[in-house]
Amino acid sequence: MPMLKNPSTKYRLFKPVDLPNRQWPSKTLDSPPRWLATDLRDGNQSLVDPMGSDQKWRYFKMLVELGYKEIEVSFPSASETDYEFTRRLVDTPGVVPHDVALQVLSPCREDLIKRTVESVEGTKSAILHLYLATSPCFQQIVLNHSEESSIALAVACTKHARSLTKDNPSSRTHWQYEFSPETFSDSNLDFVVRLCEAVKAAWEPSESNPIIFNLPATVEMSTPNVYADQIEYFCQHITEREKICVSLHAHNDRGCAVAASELGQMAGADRVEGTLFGNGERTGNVDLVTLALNLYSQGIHPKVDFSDINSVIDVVEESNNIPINPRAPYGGSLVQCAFSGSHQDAIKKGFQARNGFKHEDPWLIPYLPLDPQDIGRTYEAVIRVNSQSGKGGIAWIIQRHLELDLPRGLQIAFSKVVQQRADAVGRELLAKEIQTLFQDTYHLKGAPRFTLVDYSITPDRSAPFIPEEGRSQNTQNSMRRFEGVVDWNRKEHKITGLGNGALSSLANALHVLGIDLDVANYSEHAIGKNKNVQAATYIECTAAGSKDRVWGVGIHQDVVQASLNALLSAASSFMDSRPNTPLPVPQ
Ligand SMILES: CC(=O)SCCNC(=O)CCNC(=O)[C@H](O)C(C)(C)COP(=O)(O)OP(=O)(O)OC[C@H]1O[C@@H](n2cnc3c(N)ncnc32)[C@H](O)[C@@H]1OP(=O)(O)O
Ligand SMILES: CC(C)C(=O)C(=O)O
Ligand SMILES: [Mg+2]
Repeated sequence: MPMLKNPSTKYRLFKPVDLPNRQWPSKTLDSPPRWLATDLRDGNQSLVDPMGSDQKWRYFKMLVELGYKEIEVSFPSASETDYEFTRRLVDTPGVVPHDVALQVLSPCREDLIKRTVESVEGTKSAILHLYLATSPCFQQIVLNHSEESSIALAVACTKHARSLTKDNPSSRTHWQYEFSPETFSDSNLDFVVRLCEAVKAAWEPSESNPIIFNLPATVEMSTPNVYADQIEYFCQHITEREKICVSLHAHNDRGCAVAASELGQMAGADRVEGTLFGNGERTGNVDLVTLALNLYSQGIHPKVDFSDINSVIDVVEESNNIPINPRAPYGGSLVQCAFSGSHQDAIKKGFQARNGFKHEDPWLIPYLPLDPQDIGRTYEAVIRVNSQSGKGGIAWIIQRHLELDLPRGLQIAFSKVVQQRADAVGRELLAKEIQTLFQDTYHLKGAPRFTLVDYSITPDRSAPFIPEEGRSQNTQNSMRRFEGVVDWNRKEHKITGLGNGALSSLANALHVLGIDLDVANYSEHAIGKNKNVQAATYIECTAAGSKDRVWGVGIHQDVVQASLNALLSAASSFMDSRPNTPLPVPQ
């Protein structure tokens, strides 16, 4: 067995921020941020096979439909594909809505900034985005920069960008400027503030057109509270805060990008950059779907629309060629579905308690923080059955698919049947299989079963009437005579019996076939509506002289025949339990 090595010399503990009077822990999120979708840039740059122009085109249109107003569409100096795609967006009339800004990214290199500006010139509204790493690690190892040379480069590139954009009299575009001190989360905060002050002075933002300072956790370095401290520190120390939009850009190296982005907003950020389902370098960018639906499920409209999440998933999976994890928050295929018995029981009770509620009534369903219908999913797959499931979940499936509201005792009895089958096959049982199992077990469709071919029930005043306990007496106080023909295994049997009601007269008639059942439990309800209404009847019987109990289910338009069918279903189950007993021939 390999031993995990002692990490204490190789890795360092992240130094917390000295912010004794931090305010963010007592803040709450009550409105959505400005969103920036960077799927087509940060997401795209991390793919094995980056998207082609047509894939990007489709993705862009989807982002627009979802409601994103700021979309980072490319890294135009990276490739012809990115440059041409950006020009295609700009040059195709009507594809970029008037309220959508195209964002493009460039490093602090004058030649690349020029090409980046050219790629997007002419669009109505653009955000030019430059980045330069500010952490000691990057300055020393990657860029060979000092703090002062970094500031000088950032300022020079900002001035160059300005001359090509907002100071360019021939430009037809409304320009915004975004600057990212890349590796912010690992940088000296006072240095970042100093550098951003210099960039701000070079750009000269206004309140109506603020500069965007995007403060990335390029690599997630610490617990999310530390990132929030870093953001609050920046917001406190940068001057002219009203001319600044503070933006977050969290990567997910420690798996906390969502938390970091939420705490970062509490700490004062106005804007969040991320990708759908968190695609991006290494473990990805922050997941915009989760952030949006976290707000939505707290009653705050995120101003982006995931009401048809499955279509979004289709496009994202096809474009990225990476499947969405089945456990991904909200979007994963398994996240609105319960397999285990106690979860299913609670969800079923939750839906029962919600009966009669309107769609917009307060949502209170155990284990489901979001109504699946709000993201375009149905309730059908909320409960799925395998060997971990219980009676509640199974009853839910029967109720939803066959409209049968099983009494508790039948739920228990049938769940044992399902359990045995699930154990035997060693996998999930599909809803269709459970329906078929139910119909077979209670003889609703398949043979062998008793079938009522013909019958009549008539009063028989010649016999003494014995009222049954707990049953209403019929008005004439007379016994009932059942005369009929039942079919078993394609053989017809004429039978006759007496009882004080339809059921007991049939039960009595069955004695002649060696079937001696007493009705121990009876319940019924209507299924369907108006002319198509049917009666569903459930009967639990005890077999004379034994502890065996059998259940029967009968469905018919006629309520009496439904109950007779239920008794014959129970009789069929009784025969199943004695497979080698031939029926006696009635005299
Ligand atoms: C955290 C992020 O996501 S940042 C965005 C990252 N995205 C991308 O890199 C995707 C697109 N990139 C590319 O196509 C290419 O890397 C290009 C076009 C930008 C540059 O390509 P090349 O000229 O071949 O350079 P290469 O990629 O090898 O190396 C980067 C160079 O830029 C420098 N550099 C890195 N970041 C920056 C920056 N923000 N500003 C200025 N220079 C930078 C590096 O120090 C290195 O310089 P060196 O060659 O003097 O050592
Ligand atoms: C370019 C910057 C914003 C980036 O993607 C990062 O730092 O992760
Ligand atoms: Mg990034």
